[in-house]
Amino acid sequence: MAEKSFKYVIVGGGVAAGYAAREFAKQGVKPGELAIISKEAVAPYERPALSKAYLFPEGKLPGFHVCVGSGGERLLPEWYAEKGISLILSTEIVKADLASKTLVSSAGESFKYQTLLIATGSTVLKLSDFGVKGADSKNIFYLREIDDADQLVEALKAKKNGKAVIVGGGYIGLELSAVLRLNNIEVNMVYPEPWCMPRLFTESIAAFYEGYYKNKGVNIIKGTVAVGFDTHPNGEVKAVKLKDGRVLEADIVVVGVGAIPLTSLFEGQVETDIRGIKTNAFFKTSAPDVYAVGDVATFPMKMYNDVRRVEHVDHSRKSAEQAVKAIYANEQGKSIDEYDYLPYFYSRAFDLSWQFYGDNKGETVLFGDTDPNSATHKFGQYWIKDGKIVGAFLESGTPEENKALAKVAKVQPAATLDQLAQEGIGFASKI
Ligand SMILES: NC(=O)c1ccc[n+]([C@@H]2O[C@H](COP(=O)([O-])OP(=O)(O)OC[C@H]3O[C@@H](n4cnc5c(N)ncnc54)[C@H](O)[C@@H]3O)[C@@H](O)[C@H]2O)c1
Repeated sequence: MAEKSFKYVIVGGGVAAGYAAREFAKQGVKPGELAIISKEAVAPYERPALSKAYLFPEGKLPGFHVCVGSGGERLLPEWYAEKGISLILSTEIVKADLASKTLVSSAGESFKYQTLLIATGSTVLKLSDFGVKGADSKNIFYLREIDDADQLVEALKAKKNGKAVIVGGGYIGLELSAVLRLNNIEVNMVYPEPWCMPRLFTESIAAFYEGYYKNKGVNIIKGTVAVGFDTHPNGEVKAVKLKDGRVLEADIVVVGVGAIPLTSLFEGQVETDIRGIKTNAFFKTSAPDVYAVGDVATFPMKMYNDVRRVEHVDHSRKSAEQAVKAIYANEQGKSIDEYDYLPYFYSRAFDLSWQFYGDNKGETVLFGDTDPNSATHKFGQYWIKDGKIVGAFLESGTPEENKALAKVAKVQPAATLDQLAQEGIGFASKI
């Protein structure tokens, strides 16, 4: 089969690929030089909406476009065509040979590159990965790609006023429980930990969200896991069996039990670290002319003198931009600043919205109103290490307060509570 050759190839077609393409265009990529190879059938798009406003069959998300960017700068397929960037869609790369700089697709096509950007992202963990049998029934949903969201929307239309079991208490669990509840679905949410989102929330923060969700009619079942299913004769799940013996009726099951980075194509060919592809502060891997960004990349977190891997859209965008800048700087014999990333995570559910900057390590100081029954729902938390604030969380912040939050968590130099009070940074005074 014919071989295609490009100066630059991005493998993977998620958010990182889209923002990398945008940066390539800014740096002056010439027509014909760049290709994105993606197994998805559509151009890179913003995933965050998929677990939120996209999931209303009545169309509560007017103006959603399958693209990255927004407003005047939408990277729709015609944008790639105008720039002469090849979007090679519905194409799965099944073999990568970094020594000969060749990628091979499942259809046997070969792609040669001079410089490769790995943006393969993550894939969801399935209940079958935990040894649960029958976890591939057609009314069990996972959410990663737009096709998954479309299937869930169809199920919401078909199972109006039905019952759902949400398995998992992380991002997907919390966002999907809210969306399904707002779709008038009866929701049971099940997770093994003593409180939700334990990788970020402290028990106090989680207590607010659990109380709030309960008030909205979400039934939370903690400390247990799904171990099996009862099914209808047509193979659809009718109930979820829990380890503690309970059986929960379900028309829809949504599973959000984590994700794993897609690194296997490159196994043995690049150095790895904490389950990702090891990169430096410019997202360069150990292989010649190969960069890796987004969920798959581990990178030195200068701020914390540590190595991290981050599964969040903000880092996908920023790491992609950094890598492309580094590729051009390298070609031009120039240097650029090291990646100096302040972790940023956010989520929205019901009429709540939180933001978090920094690191959730150290002593905690909670402020504001954490009573889920009160009218304000405005509270926050600092994480303090060696007397300095290293992490800052805020629920229901105004745009100005959210901006101040980033400033609080910037640890070089980190602020102390006294300094914040002196600078008059709003919510510090509420402690
Ligand atoms: N707002 C956001 O940033 C956002 C929104 C949606 C998805 N995402 C990303 O999507 C990916 C997947 O999200 P996720 O929610 O699946 O992962 P997650 O890591 O946020 O949460 C996984 C959760 O799975 C649960 N779990 C683990 N084993 C289980 C088991 N055997 N049975 C039941 N529950 C179990 C736990 O409650 C755990 O908290 C992540 O990378 C996440 O960062 C991010």
